[in-house]
Amino acid sequence: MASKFDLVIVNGTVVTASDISSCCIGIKDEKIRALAQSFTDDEIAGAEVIDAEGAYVMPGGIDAHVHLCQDLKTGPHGLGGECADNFETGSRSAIAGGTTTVITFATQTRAEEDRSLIKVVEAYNARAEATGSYADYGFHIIIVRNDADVLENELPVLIQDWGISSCKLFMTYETQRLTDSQLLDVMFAARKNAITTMIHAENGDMIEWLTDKLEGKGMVAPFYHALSRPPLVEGEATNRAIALAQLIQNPILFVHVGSALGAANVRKAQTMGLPVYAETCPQYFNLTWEDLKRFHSPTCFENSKMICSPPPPPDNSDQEDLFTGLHNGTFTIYSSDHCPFRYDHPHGKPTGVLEDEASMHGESACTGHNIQDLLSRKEGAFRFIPNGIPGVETRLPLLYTGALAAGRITPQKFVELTSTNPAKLYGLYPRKGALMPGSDADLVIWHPEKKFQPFRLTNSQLHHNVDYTPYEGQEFINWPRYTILRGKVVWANGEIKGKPRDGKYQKRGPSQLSHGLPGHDRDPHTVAAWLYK
Ligand SMILES: NC(=O)NCCC(=O)O
Ligand SMILES: [Zn+2]
Repeated sequence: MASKFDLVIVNGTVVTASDISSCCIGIKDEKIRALAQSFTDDEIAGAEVIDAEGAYVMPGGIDAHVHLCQDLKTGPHGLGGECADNFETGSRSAIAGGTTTVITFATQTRAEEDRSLIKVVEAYNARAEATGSYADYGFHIIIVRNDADVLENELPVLIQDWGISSCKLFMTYETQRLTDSQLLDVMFAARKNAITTMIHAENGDMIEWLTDKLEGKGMVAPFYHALSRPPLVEGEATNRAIALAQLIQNPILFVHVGSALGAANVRKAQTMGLPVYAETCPQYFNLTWEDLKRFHSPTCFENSKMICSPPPPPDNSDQEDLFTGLHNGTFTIYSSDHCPFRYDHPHGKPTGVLEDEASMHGESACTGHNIQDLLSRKEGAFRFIPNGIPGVETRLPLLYTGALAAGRITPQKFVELTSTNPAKLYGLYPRKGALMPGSDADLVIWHPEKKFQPFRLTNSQLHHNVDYTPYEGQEFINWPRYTILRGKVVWANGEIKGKPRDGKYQKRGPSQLSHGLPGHDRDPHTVAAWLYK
Protein backbone atom coordinates (compact mmCIF):
# COMPACT_ATOMS: atom_id res chain seq x y z
CA MET A 1 0.00 0.00 0.00
CA ALA A 2 1.29 3.48 -0.86
CA SER A 3 2.40 5.49 2.17
CA LYS A 4 0.18 8.35 3.24
CA PHE A 5 3.08 10.81 3.30
CA ASP A 6 6.49 11.05 1.63
CA LEU A 7 7.92 13.22 4.40
CA VAL A 8 6.78 14.07 7.90
CA ILE A 9 8.13 16.82 10.17
CA VAL A 10 7.57 16.08 13.85
CA ASN A 11 8.21 18.09 17.04
CA GLY A 12 8.22 21.41 15.24
CA THR A 13 7.31 24.82 16.60
CA VAL A 14 5.36 25.66 13.48
CA VAL A 15 5.16 29.37 12.70
CA THR A 16 2.95 31.11 10.18
CA ALA A 17 2.34 34.82 9.67
CA SER A 18 -0.50 34.59 12.18
CA ASP A 19 0.13 31.67 14.57
CA ILE A 20 2.60 29.50 16.44
CA SER A 21 1.79 25.92 17.42
CA SER A 22 3.52 22.70 18.28
CA CYS A 23 2.56 20.35 15.53
CA CYS A 24 3.54 17.90 12.82
CA ILE A 25 3.41 18.43 9.07
CA GLY A 26 2.65 15.68 6.56
CA ILE A 27 3.90 16.10 2.98
CA LYS A 28 2.98 14.12 -0.12
CA ASP A 29 3.67 14.76 -3.82
CA GLU A 30 5.38 18.12 -3.22
CA LYS A 31 2.45 19.54 -1.23
CA ILE A 32 1.59 20.01 2.41
CA ARG A 33 -1.26 17.58 3.04
CA ALA A 34 -1.91 17.77 6.78
CA LEU A 35 -1.00 19.60 9.97
CA ALA A 36 -1.82 17.70 13.14
CA GLN A 37 -0.83 17.56 16.80
CA SER A 38 0.44 14.06 16.11
CA PHE A 39 0.32 11.35 13.48
CA THR A 40 -0.29 7.67 14.20
CA ASP A 41 2.39 5.09 13.40
CA ASP A 42 0.22 3.91 10.52
CA GLU A 43 0.05 7.40 9.09
CA ILE A 44 3.82 7.81 9.26
CA ALA A 45 4.64 4.34 7.94
CA GLY A 46 6.87 4.53 4.85
CA ALA A 47 7.56 8.26 5.18
CA GLU A 48 10.90 9.94 5.81
CA VAL A 49 10.72 11.59 9.25
CA ILE A 50 12.53 14.76 10.32
CA ASP A 51 12.55 15.54 14.04
CA ALA A 52 12.65 19.32 14.39
CA GLU A 53 13.49 18.92 18.10
CA GLY A 54 11.26 21.84 19.05
CA ALA A 55 12.89 24.31 16.67
CA TYR A 56 11.02 26.77 14.49
CA VAL A 57 9.50 25.39 11.29
CA MET A 58 8.51 28.16 8.88
CA PRO A 59 7.42 28.57 5.27
CA GLY A 60 10.52 28.66 3.06
CA GLY A 61 11.93 32.12 2.51
CA ILE A 62 10.85 34.06 -0.57
CA ASP A 63 13.49 36.54 -1.61
CA ALA A 64 11.76 38.94 -3.98
CA HIS A 65 14.83 41.01 -4.84
CA VAL A 66 17.69 39.00 -6.28
CA HIS A 67 19.96 39.98 -9.17
CA LEU A 68 21.28 36.91 -11.00
CA CYS A 69 22.84 36.56 -14.41
CA GLN A 70 22.16 40.20 -15.09
CA ASP A 71 24.40 42.77 -16.71
CA LEU A 72 24.04 45.52 -14.16
CA LYS A 73 24.38 49.05 -15.34
CA THR A 74 24.71 51.15 -12.23
CA GLY A 75 27.36 53.63 -13.32
CA PRO A 76 27.31 56.64 -15.60
CA HIS A 77 26.66 56.14 -19.31
CA GLY A 78 25.80 52.49 -19.02
CA LEU A 79 28.91 51.51 -17.14
CA GLY A 80 28.23 48.37 -15.23
CA GLY A 81 29.61 45.24 -13.73
CA GLU A 82 29.30 41.55 -14.39
CA CYS A 83 26.94 39.78 -12.04
CA ALA A 84 29.00 37.20 -10.14
CA ASP A 85 26.15 34.73 -9.64
CA ASN A 86 24.19 32.85 -12.25
CA PHE A 87 21.04 30.89 -11.49
CA GLU A 88 23.00 27.90 -10.33
CA THR A 89 25.33 29.62 -7.86
CA GLY A 90 22.86 32.25 -6.66
CA SER A 91 20.08 29.76 -6.00
CA ARG A 92 22.53 27.39 -4.30
CA SER A 93 23.34 30.21 -1.92
CA ALA A 94 19.61 30.88 -1.46
CA ILE A 95 18.72 27.36 -0.32
CA ALA A 96 21.71 27.24 2.03
CA GLY A 97 20.19 30.26 3.74
CA GLY A 98 16.63 28.92 3.97
CA THR A 99 15.19 30.57 0.86
CA THR A 100 13.15 28.37 -1.47
CA THR A 101 11.95 30.94 -4.03
CA VAL A 102 13.83 33.84 -5.61
CA ILE A 103 12.40 36.50 -7.88
CA THR A 104 15.05 37.90 -10.19
CA PHE A 105 15.15 40.66 -12.82
CA ALA A 106 14.87 40.48 -16.59
CA THR A 107 16.17 43.84 -17.73
CA GLN A 108 15.24 45.97 -20.67
CA THR A 109 17.97 48.34 -21.88
CA ARG A 110 17.81 51.39 -24.12
CA ALA A 111 19.45 49.46 -26.97
CA GLU A 112 17.06 49.04 -29.89
CA GLU A 113 17.27 45.24 -29.74
CA ASP A 114 15.98 45.38 -26.15
CA ARG A 115 12.88 47.38 -27.00
CA SER A 116 10.67 44.30 -26.82
CA LEU A 117 10.03 43.21 -23.24
CA ILE A 118 9.02 39.78 -24.43
CA LYS A 119 12.36 39.25 -26.20
CA VAL A 120 14.15 40.47 -23.08
CA VAL A 121 12.29 37.92 -20.97
CA GLU A 122 12.91 35.12 -23.47
CA ALA A 123 16.63 35.86 -23.51
CA TYR A 124 16.77 36.03 -19.74
CA ASN A 125 14.84 32.81 -19.38
CA ALA A 126 17.44 31.11 -21.58
CA ARG A 127 20.06 32.09 -19.01
CA ALA A 128 18.06 30.47 -16.23
CA GLU A 129 17.49 27.34 -18.29
CA ALA A 130 21.16 27.11 -19.23
CA THR A 131 22.20 26.22 -15.68
CA GLY A 132 18.96 25.43 -13.90
CA SER A 133 18.20 26.59 -10.39
CA TYR A 134 18.30 24.96 -6.96
CA ALA A 135 15.37 27.13 -5.85
CA ASP A 136 12.03 27.94 -7.46
CA TYR A 137 12.21 31.21 -9.33
CA GLY A 138 10.24 33.91 -11.09
CA PHE A 139 11.05 37.13 -12.92
CA HIS A 140 10.25 40.82 -12.47
CA ILE A 141 10.70 43.00 -15.54
CA ILE A 142 12.83 46.16 -15.35
CA ILE A 143 11.40 48.77 -17.74
CA VAL A 144 13.66 51.65 -18.82
CA ARG A 145 11.64 53.09 -21.72
CA ASN A 146 8.09 54.31 -22.19
CA ASP A 147 7.31 53.05 -25.70
CA ALA A 148 3.51 53.19 -25.81
CA ASP A 149 3.11 50.29 -28.26
CA VAL A 150 5.33 47.98 -26.25
CA LEU A 151 3.55 48.77 -23.00
CA GLU A 152 0.13 48.35 -24.55
CA ASN A 153 0.80 45.19 -26.54
CA GLU A 154 3.36 43.36 -24.45
CA LEU A 155 2.40 43.78 -20.79
CA PRO A 156 -0.71 41.60 -21.26
CA VAL A 157 1.47 38.92 -22.89
CA LEU A 158 3.96 39.00 -20.03
CA ILE A 159 1.11 38.40 -17.62
CA GLN A 160 -0.65 35.77 -19.68
CA ASP A 161 2.29 33.76 -21.01
CA TRP A 162 4.94 34.35 -18.37
CA GLY A 163 3.03 35.14 -15.19
CA ILE A 164 5.12 38.27 -14.73
CA SER A 165 2.99 40.59 -12.61
CA SER A 166 5.56 43.13 -11.40
CA CYS A 167 7.85 45.71 -12.97
CA LYS A 168 10.72 47.74 -11.54
CA LEU A 169 11.39 51.36 -12.47
CA PHE A 170 14.41 53.53 -11.66
CA MET A 171 14.61 57.18 -10.62
CA THR A 172 18.41 57.14 -10.81
CA TYR A 173 21.21 55.72 -13.01
CA GLU A 174 21.73 57.53 -16.29
CA THR A 175 20.90 54.55 -18.48
CA GLN A 176 17.84 53.41 -16.57
CA ARG A 177 16.12 56.34 -14.95
CA LEU A 178 12.77 57.59 -16.16
CA THR A 179 11.61 61.20 -16.01
CA ASP A 180 8.45 61.97 -14.05
CA SER A 181 6.26 61.89 -17.15
CA GLN A 182 7.88 58.63 -18.28
CA LEU A 183 7.27 57.19 -14.82
CA LEU A 184 3.63 58.18 -15.18
CA ASP A 185 3.43 56.51 -18.60
CA VAL A 186 4.72 53.21 -17.30
CA MET A 187 2.80 53.34 -14.02
CA PHE A 188 -0.38 54.08 -15.93
CA ALA A 189 0.16 51.02 -18.12
CA ALA A 190 1.05 48.97 -15.06
CA ARG A 191 -2.09 50.04 -13.25
CA LYS A 192 -4.29 49.14 -16.24
CA ASN A 193 -2.73 45.67 -16.31
CA ALA A 194 -2.70 45.20 -12.49
CA ILE A 195 1.08 44.95 -12.50
CA THR A 196 2.79 45.81 -9.21
CA THR A 197 5.15 48.77 -9.69
CA MET A 198 8.45 48.53 -7.82
CA ILE A 199 10.43 51.73 -7.60
CA HIS A 200 14.12 52.38 -6.94
CA ALA A 201 13.65 55.79 -5.35
CA GLU A 202 16.77 57.95 -5.36
CA ASN A 203 16.96 61.42 -6.88
CA GLY A 204 19.40 60.91 -9.76
CA ASP A 205 20.05 64.63 -10.23
CA MET A 206 20.99 65.10 -6.58
CA ILE A 207 23.39 62.16 -6.83
CA GLU A 208 25.04 63.44 -10.00
CA TRP A 209 25.37 66.97 -8.63
CA LEU A 210 26.86 65.77 -5.34
CA THR A 211 29.18 63.38 -7.17
CA ASP A 212 30.56 66.23 -9.29
CA LYS A 213 31.06 68.37 -6.18
CA LEU A 214 32.80 65.55 -4.26
CA GLU A 215 35.06 64.90 -7.24
CA GLY A 216 35.90 68.60 -7.36
CA LYS A 217 37.22 68.28 -3.82
CA GLY A 218 39.11 65.07 -4.57
CA MET A 219 36.71 63.02 -2.45
CA VAL A 220 36.54 60.04 -4.79
CA ALA A 221 37.51 57.04 -2.63
CA PRO A 222 34.79 54.40 -2.19
CA PHE A 223 33.57 55.72 1.16
CA TYR A 224 32.44 58.96 -0.46
CA HIS A 225 29.81 57.02 -2.40
CA ALA A 226 27.72 57.26 0.80
CA LEU A 227 28.17 61.03 0.92
CA SER A 228 26.88 61.30 -2.62
CA ARG A 229 23.64 59.68 -1.44
CA PRO A 230 22.61 61.19 1.89
CA PRO A 231 19.18 60.07 3.17
CA LEU A 232 17.52 63.14 1.65
CA VAL A 233 18.19 61.61 -1.80
CA GLU A 234 15.79 58.80 -0.93
CA GLY A 235 13.53 61.15 1.01
CA GLU A 236 12.88 63.40 -2.00
CA ALA A 237 12.41 60.54 -4.44
CA THR A 238 9.97 58.60 -2.24
CA ASN A 239 7.85 61.73 -1.77
CA ARG A 240 7.80 62.44 -5.49
CA ALA A 241 6.98 58.87 -6.45
CA ILE A 242 4.16 58.79 -3.90
CA ALA A 243 2.69 61.93 -5.45
CA LEU A 244 2.96 60.49 -8.97
CA ALA A 245 1.38 57.23 -7.88
CA GLN A 246 -1.36 59.04 -6.02
CA LEU A 247 -2.14 61.15 -9.08
CA ILE A 248 -2.94 58.09 -11.15
CA GLN A 249 -4.05 55.83 -8.28
CA ASN A 250 -1.36 53.26 -8.85
CA PRO A 251 -0.16 50.99 -6.03
CA ILE A 252 3.62 51.11 -5.59
CA LEU A 253 6.30 49.24 -3.69
CA PHE A 254 9.56 51.00 -2.83
CA VAL A 255 12.47 48.63 -3.07
CA HIS A 256 15.43 48.68 -0.66
CA VAL A 257 14.30 51.54 1.58
CA GLY A 258 17.34 52.30 3.72
CA SER A 259 16.68 55.56 5.56
CA ALA A 260 14.46 56.67 8.41
CA LEU A 261 13.34 59.52 6.17
CA GLY A 262 12.25 57.17 3.38
CA ALA A 263 10.42 54.98 5.90
CA ALA A 264 8.65 58.02 7.40
CA ASN A 265 7.41 59.09 3.96
CA VAL A 266 6.08 55.61 3.31
CA ARG A 267 4.39 55.55 6.72
CA LYS A 268 2.73 58.90 6.11
CA ALA A 269 1.35 57.72 2.77
CA GLN A 270 0.07 54.52 4.34
CA THR A 271 -1.62 56.50 7.11
CA MET A 272 -3.43 58.46 4.41
CA GLY A 273 -4.77 55.14 3.12
CA LEU A 274 -2.64 55.04 -0.03
CA PRO A 275 -1.56 51.67 -1.41
CA VAL A 276 2.13 52.32 -0.79
CA TYR A 277 4.34 49.41 0.23
CA ALA A 278 8.00 49.17 1.11
CA GLU A 279 10.80 46.66 1.11
CA THR A 280 13.84 46.89 3.31
CA CYS A 281 17.02 44.81 3.36
CA PRO A 282 19.60 43.39 5.79
CA GLN A 283 22.30 45.93 4.93
CA TYR A 284 20.25 48.75 6.41
CA PHE A 285 20.10 47.01 9.79
CA ASN A 286 23.58 45.55 9.95
CA LEU A 287 25.85 48.14 8.36
CA THR A 288 26.43 51.87 8.87
CA TRP A 289 28.85 54.40 7.43
CA GLU A 290 31.39 53.07 9.93
CA ASP A 291 31.36 49.72 8.12
CA LEU A 292 31.86 51.48 4.82
CA LYS A 293 35.27 52.49 6.16
CA ARG A 294 35.97 49.05 7.56
CA PHE A 295 38.80 48.13 5.23
CA HIS A 296 40.60 51.38 5.78
CA SER A 297 43.98 51.40 4.06
CA PRO A 298 46.11 54.01 2.33
CA THR A 299 44.27 53.34 -0.90
CA CYS A 300 40.87 52.58 0.62
CA PHE A 301 39.68 50.76 -2.49
CA GLU A 302 38.70 47.67 -0.54
CA ASN A 303 35.77 49.62 0.89
CA SER A 304 34.21 49.21 -2.56
CA LYS A 305 33.09 45.81 -1.26
CA MET A 306 30.45 47.61 0.80
CA ILE A 307 29.03 49.86 -1.90
CA CYS A 308 25.35 49.55 -2.63
CA SER A 309 22.53 51.95 -3.39
CA PRO A 310 21.02 53.38 -1.34
CA PRO A 311 23.98 53.10 1.03
CA PRO A 312 23.56 51.92 4.61
CA PRO A 313 22.48 54.75 6.95
CA PRO A 314 25.00 57.08 8.65
CA ASP A 315 24.52 55.66 12.14
CA ASN A 316 22.42 53.50 14.45
CA SER A 317 19.76 56.15 14.95
CA ASP A 318 18.24 55.41 11.54
CA GLN A 319 18.35 51.72 12.37
CA GLU A 320 16.11 52.21 15.39
CA ASP A 321 13.47 53.76 13.14
CA LEU A 322 13.90 50.99 10.60
CA PHE A 323 13.32 48.38 13.31
CA THR A 324 10.14 50.23 14.26
CA GLY A 325 9.12 50.05 10.60
CA LEU A 326 9.60 46.28 10.60
CA HIS A 327 7.48 45.98 13.69
CA ASN A 328 4.63 48.37 12.80
CA GLY A 329 4.02 47.24 9.22
CA THR A 330 5.63 50.15 7.36
CA PHE A 331 7.80 47.51 5.72
CA THR A 332 5.79 44.93 3.89
CA ILE A 333 8.68 42.71 2.87
CA TYR A 334 12.32 42.08 3.76
CA SER A 335 14.48 41.05 0.79
CA SER A 336 18.21 40.76 0.20
CA ASP A 337 18.83 42.91 -2.92
CA HIS A 338 21.53 40.32 -3.57
CA CYS A 339 23.60 42.03 -6.25
CA PRO A 340 26.91 40.20 -6.42
CA PHE A 341 30.21 41.50 -7.80
CA ARG A 342 33.59 39.92 -7.24
CA TYR A 343 36.60 41.77 -5.92
CA ASP A 344 39.09 39.67 -7.89
CA HIS A 345 37.42 40.16 -11.26
CA PRO A 346 38.09 42.93 -13.82
CA HIS A 347 34.34 43.36 -14.37
CA GLY A 348 33.53 43.34 -10.67
CA LYS A 349 34.28 46.00 -8.09
CA PRO A 350 37.69 46.76 -9.71
CA THR A 351 36.03 48.70 -12.52
CA GLY A 352 36.19 51.53 -9.97
CA VAL A 353 39.94 51.58 -10.63
CA LEU A 354 40.14 50.26 -14.18
CA GLU A 355 37.63 52.78 -15.59
CA ASP A 356 39.08 55.70 -13.68
CA GLU A 357 41.53 57.62 -15.87
CA ALA A 358 43.34 59.17 -12.90
CA SER A 359 43.95 55.77 -11.29
CA MET A 360 45.13 54.22 -14.55
CA HIS A 361 47.41 57.09 -15.53
CA GLY A 362 50.86 55.64 -16.23
CA GLU A 363 49.71 52.07 -15.62
CA SER A 364 50.07 49.39 -18.25
CA ALA A 365 46.86 47.65 -19.34
CA CYS A 366 45.55 45.42 -16.61
CA THR A 367 44.65 41.94 -17.78
CA GLY A 368 43.45 40.35 -14.60
CA HIS A 369 46.54 38.67 -13.19
CA ASN A 370 47.94 41.91 -11.74
CA ILE A 371 44.63 43.29 -10.60
CA GLN A 372 45.13 42.77 -6.87
CA ASP A 373 48.45 44.57 -7.06
CA LEU A 374 46.74 47.49 -8.75
CA LEU A 375 43.92 47.58 -6.20
CA SER A 376 46.39 47.64 -3.33
CA ARG A 377 47.95 50.82 -4.72
CA LYS A 378 44.92 52.81 -5.90
CA GLU A 379 41.90 54.38 -4.34
CA GLY A 380 39.84 54.39 -7.57
CA ALA A 381 36.73 56.51 -7.93
CA PHE A 382 33.36 55.55 -6.49
CA ARG A 383 31.57 56.86 -9.60
CA PHE A 384 32.80 53.82 -11.55
CA ILE A 385 32.18 51.11 -8.95
CA PRO A 386 29.20 48.86 -9.63
CA ASN A 387 26.59 49.18 -6.89
CA GLY A 388 25.58 46.07 -5.05
CA ILE A 389 26.49 43.56 -2.37
CA PRO A 390 25.77 39.86 -1.92
CA GLY A 391 23.26 38.69 0.70
CA VAL A 392 20.77 36.07 -0.48
CA GLU A 393 22.21 33.45 1.90
CA THR A 394 22.60 35.67 4.96
CA ARG A 395 19.17 37.35 4.68
CA LEU A 396 17.18 35.05 6.98
CA PRO A 397 19.98 34.30 9.48
CA LEU A 398 20.72 38.02 9.92
CA LEU A 399 17.06 38.77 10.64
CA TYR A 400 16.92 35.81 13.00
CA THR A 401 19.91 36.98 15.01
CA GLY A 402 19.35 40.73 14.86
CA ALA A 403 15.58 40.96 15.17
CA LEU A 404 13.84 37.70 16.09
CA ALA A 405 16.22 36.43 18.76
CA ALA A 406 16.77 39.99 19.96
CA GLY A 407 13.04 40.26 20.67
CA ARG A 408 12.52 43.10 18.19
CA ILE A 409 10.00 41.18 16.07
CA THR A 410 7.81 38.16 16.74
CA PRO A 411 8.30 34.86 14.92
CA GLN A 412 5.03 35.53 13.08
CA LYS A 413 6.31 38.90 11.88
CA PHE A 414 9.49 37.16 10.71
CA VAL A 415 7.40 34.84 8.53
CA GLU A 416 5.19 37.66 7.29
CA LEU A 417 8.18 39.76 6.16
CA THR A 418 10.29 37.01 4.66
CA SER A 419 7.71 34.72 3.07
CA THR A 420 3.99 35.36 3.38
CA ASN A 421 3.92 39.01 2.34
CA PRO A 422 6.32 38.56 -0.60
CA ALA A 423 4.03 35.73 -1.75
CA LYS A 424 0.93 37.92 -1.43
CA LEU A 425 2.52 41.02 -2.92
CA TYR A 426 3.81 39.18 -5.97
CA GLY A 427 0.91 36.82 -6.62
CA LEU A 428 2.31 33.53 -5.33
CA TYR A 429 0.03 33.05 -2.31
CA PRO A 430 -1.08 30.54 -1.01
CA ARG A 431 0.90 28.20 -3.28
CA LYS A 432 3.93 29.76 -1.59
CA GLY A 433 4.31 31.64 1.69
CA ALA A 434 1.78 29.52 3.55
CA LEU A 435 1.64 26.31 5.55
CA MET A 436 -1.78 25.09 4.48
CA PRO A 437 -2.96 21.81 3.05
CA GLY A 438 -2.44 22.25 -0.70
CA SER A 439 0.44 24.72 -0.41
CA ASP A 440 3.82 23.80 -1.85
CA ALA A 441 5.85 22.02 0.84
CA ASP A 442 8.54 24.72 1.02
CA LEU A 443 9.96 24.88 4.52
CA VAL A 444 12.86 26.17 6.53
CA ILE A 445 13.64 24.38 9.78
CA TRP A 446 16.01 26.10 12.20
CA HIS A 447 18.32 24.54 14.75
CA PRO A 448 16.98 24.14 18.28
CA GLU A 449 18.49 27.28 19.84
CA LYS A 450 19.93 25.59 22.91
CA LYS A 451 21.85 23.11 20.80
CA PHE A 452 23.31 25.61 18.35
CA GLN A 453 26.78 27.00 18.92
CA PRO A 454 26.89 30.69 17.87
CA PHE A 455 29.60 31.33 15.31
CA ARG A 456 31.33 34.13 13.45
CA LEU A 457 30.75 34.04 9.70
CA THR A 458 33.52 33.75 7.15
CA ASN A 459 32.92 33.95 3.42
CA SER A 460 34.19 30.41 2.81
CA GLN A 461 31.07 29.13 4.61
CA LEU A 462 28.79 30.66 2.00
CA HIS A 463 27.70 29.17 -1.32
CA HIS A 464 27.62 32.15 -3.65
CA ASN A 465 30.25 32.86 -6.29
CA VAL A 466 31.47 36.02 -4.58
CA ASP A 467 34.89 36.31 -2.95
CA TYR A 468 33.71 38.25 0.10
CA THR A 469 30.74 38.91 2.35
CA PRO A 470 29.97 42.29 3.93
CA TYR A 471 29.10 40.34 7.09
CA GLU A 472 32.55 38.77 7.57
CA GLY A 473 33.14 38.20 11.29
CA GLN A 474 29.54 38.89 12.30
CA GLU A 475 28.08 36.59 14.95
CA PHE A 476 25.12 34.36 14.10
CA ILE A 477 23.11 32.59 16.74
CA ASN A 478 21.20 30.30 14.40
CA TRP A 479 21.16 29.11 10.81
CA PRO A 480 18.71 27.05 8.75
CA ARG A 481 19.22 23.37 9.54
CA TYR A 482 16.95 22.06 6.78
CA THR A 483 15.59 23.70 3.67
CA ILE A 484 12.81 21.79 1.94
CA LEU A 485 11.67 22.61 -1.58
CA ARG A 486 8.33 21.14 -2.62
CA GLY A 487 8.88 18.21 -0.26
CA LYS A 488 12.52 17.55 -1.17
CA VAL A 489 15.25 18.18 1.40
CA VAL A 490 17.68 20.44 -0.49
CA TRP A 491 19.85 21.61 2.44
CA ALA A 492 20.54 19.63 5.61
CA ASN A 493 22.99 20.14 8.46
CA GLY A 494 25.39 22.27 6.47
CA GLU A 495 25.26 20.32 3.21
CA ILE A 496 23.65 21.02 -0.14
CA LYS A 497 21.39 18.07 -0.98
CA GLY A 498 19.52 19.58 -3.90
CA LYS A 499 20.37 19.75 -7.60
CA PRO A 500 20.47 22.71 -9.98
CA ARG A 501 17.44 21.37 -11.85
CA ASP A 502 15.22 21.11 -8.73
CA GLY A 503 13.92 24.67 -9.09
CA LYS A 504 10.90 25.38 -11.27
CA TYR A 505 9.82 28.59 -12.94
CA GLN A 506 6.85 30.12 -11.12
CA LYS A 507 4.14 31.92 -13.06
CA ARG A 508 2.58 34.53 -10.79
CA GLY A 509 -0.83 36.18 -10.56
CA PRO A 510 -1.71 39.74 -9.57
CA SER A 511 -0.83 41.15 -6.17
CA GLN A 512 -3.13 40.00 -3.41
CA LEU A 513 -2.50 42.95 -1.11
CA SER A 514 -5.13 45.63 -0.61
CA HIS A 515 -5.36 48.47 -3.07
CA GLY A 516 -5.86 51.21 -0.50
CA LEU A 517 -8.70 52.99 1.17
CA PRO A 518 -12.01 52.64 -0.74
CA GLY A 519 -13.09 55.93 -2.25
CA HIS A 520 -9.61 57.43 -2.08
CA ASP A 521 -9.32 57.26 -5.84
CA ARG A 522 -12.20 59.72 -6.29
CA ASP A 523 -10.81 62.69 -4.34
CA PRO A 524 -10.45 65.42 -7.02
CA HIS A 525 -7.98 67.34 -4.85
CA THR A 526 -5.31 64.70 -5.19
CA VAL A 527 -6.10 62.30 -8.00
CA ALA A 528 -7.02 62.45 -11.64
CA ALA A 529 -10.32 60.77 -10.89
CA TRP A 530 -11.52 60.71 -14.52
CA LEU A 531 -8.50 58.84 -15.85
CA TYR A 532 -9.84 55.32 -15.85
CA LYS A 533 -13.40 56.13 -16.95
N1 LIG B 1 21.09 48.13 -4.96
C1 LIG B 1 22.28 48.07 -5.53
O1 LIG B 1 23.23 48.64 -5.06
N2 LIG B 1 22.44 47.35 -6.65
C2 LIG B 1 21.41 46.73 -7.38
C3 LIG B 1 20.97 47.57 -8.51
C4 LIG B 1 20.07 48.62 -7.99
O2 LIG B 1 20.55 49.67 -7.61
O3 LIG B 1 18.89 48.41 -7.94
ZN1 LIG C 1 17.66 49.29 -6.94
